[in-house]
Amino acid sequence: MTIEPGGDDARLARTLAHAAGLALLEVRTGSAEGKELKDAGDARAQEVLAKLLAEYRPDDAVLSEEAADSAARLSAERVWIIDPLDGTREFSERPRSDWAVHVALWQRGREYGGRLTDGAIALPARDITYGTDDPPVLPPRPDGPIRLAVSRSRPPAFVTQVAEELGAELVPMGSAGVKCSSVWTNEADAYLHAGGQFEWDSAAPVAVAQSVGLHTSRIDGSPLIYNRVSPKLPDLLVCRTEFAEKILATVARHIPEVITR
Ligand SMILES: Nc1ncnc2c1ncn2[C@@H]1O[C@H](COP(=O)(O)O)[C@@H](OP(=O)(O)O)[C@H]1O
Ligand SMILES: [Mg+2]
Repeated sequence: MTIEPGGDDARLARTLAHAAGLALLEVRTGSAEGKELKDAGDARAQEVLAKLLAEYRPDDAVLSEEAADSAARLSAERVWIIDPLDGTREFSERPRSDWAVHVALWQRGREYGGRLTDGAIALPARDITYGTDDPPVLPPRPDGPIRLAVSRSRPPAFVTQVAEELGAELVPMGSAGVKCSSVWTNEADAYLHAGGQFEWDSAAPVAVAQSVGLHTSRIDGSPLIYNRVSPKLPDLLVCRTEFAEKILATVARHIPEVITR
């Protein structure tokens, strides 16, 4: 692996996500099962990402699902927001492939205004990495009802109702990164989630989705804001732009039931 120390952040995000993904595939070839396998995956991917970030971006802050949070990120100019293993449950259920590595960069500066600027999602079991360095191209969708990607293990209760009102089909799968990518791979038109999540679950998927030109927002239509004091970011909508208004209007009728800030 070659990384240019001063090189492009988007390319670095891709390289890091890919490297952690290879380490996770190796962990998965072992004999561990269940919780032991989940823990081994979380720890190994965190180790790989932390080491590479310390080596290539030593001055940057990091917010990771698998490391203690530090107040330093709140005044930092640059914060890497990482989920070393998203879809941990699916990772432990061989041979499922709906799990991912998320690497995103948030930048404060006047130029950026505090937003995600770069990101990559590795889907190691599918041998593919999506990144803002080479944004995926959104293909035309097939005719038919709206397809809503939702959590396979924790689908928000209101989503069934929303799907019914939209005449939509539910497409359950693991991992926020995999669900976002299902929009540009044309397996779904939207990813809708509520009821709990953290910044690391959605940062890299949202960065890549934005580079594709997709709609990204909270479910009340407000912007997704990262590097806040609390890393909780409990809901989101990522979708083809043509469906945003319709989905948001339908979801709005259910917001009092589901919103958690
Ligand atoms: N209600 C909830 N509260 C907290 N986190 C949630 C959640 N629903 C989903 N998530 C997190 O969002 C990610 C994608 O979930 P899902 O696969 O169910 O869609 C998972 O991350 P991890 O696998 O990194 O823990 C999961 O833990
Ligand atoms: Mg996650």
